[in-house]
Amino acid sequence: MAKRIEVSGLHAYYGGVHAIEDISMTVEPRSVTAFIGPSGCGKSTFLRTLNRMHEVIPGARVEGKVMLDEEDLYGPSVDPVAVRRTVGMVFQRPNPFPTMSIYDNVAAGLKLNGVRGKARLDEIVEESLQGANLWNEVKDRLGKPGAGLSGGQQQRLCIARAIAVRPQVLLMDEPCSALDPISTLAIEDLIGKLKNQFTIVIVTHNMQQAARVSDKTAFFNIAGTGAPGRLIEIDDTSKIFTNPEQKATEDYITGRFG
Ligand SMILES: Nc1ncnc2c1ncn2[C@@H]1O[C@H](COP(=O)(O)OP(=O)(O)OP(=O)(O)O)[C@@H](O)[C@H]1O
Repeated sequence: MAKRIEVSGLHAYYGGVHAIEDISMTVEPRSVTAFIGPSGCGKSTFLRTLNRMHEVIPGARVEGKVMLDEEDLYGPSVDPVAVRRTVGMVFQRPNPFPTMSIYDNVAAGLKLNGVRGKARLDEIVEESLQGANLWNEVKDRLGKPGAGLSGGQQQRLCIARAIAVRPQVLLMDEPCSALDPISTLAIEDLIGKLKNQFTIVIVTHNMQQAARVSDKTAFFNIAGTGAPGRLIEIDDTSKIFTNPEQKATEDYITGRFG
């Protein structure tokens, strides 16, 4: 079940460094939202506040509110580990568990969540690998190490691992930046398919990619070195790329800076 994300007045800090300032936005369920903006404007930091991974860094903290439908992710009784199960994440570099087989990479999270029984595990592993468009390529070598796959296959394995535990939101931090163009297209196709089930947020430096895969685009910027990143505007992707409200957005997407 995809959920709506509603962020209000969000600030994030690394110790004394104010990394992002006063961000508010809504991300609709079953849609893809792309975060774009120059390096250091806080896209990844903001992404990590959406599943409580920011605070894993010593000294890092968050102010403000993130609602997932009715649930306040920073509420006092909320378990951050449970949040990370509900809000899955795929990273820039494919990071399958290196010593585990393809099968176990996908099954590991399920086992942790208490899913038992070989038949049930087999079923979800197949379903997740199908969902990640990887099944046909690996079905005859499920017992082989995940690390033996190509980069693009490894990234799809990581997506299969993320969707196996049935998250409601999928966060992707530059998921294609380490991949060749063919693997990139495979992941982009997959994102188009996954959005029927999940709420997806993707950080990307590739503006064509944002234009290809997302329904909404959010542009972030910084006023200068050391200043916190801010959300400049979020709108329909077609509008951001043809007729943005803010001059800074236009300058960025037309390549005048960044
Ligand atoms: N672990 C950290 N400790 C201290 N400061 C950090 C840490 N990670 C990021 N920052 C700072 O927070 C700010 C935002 O960084 P962040 O990585 O979120 O930006 P970004 O827009 O994702 O950049 P990029 O596009 O280069 O990945 C930067 O000034 C960065 O130096």
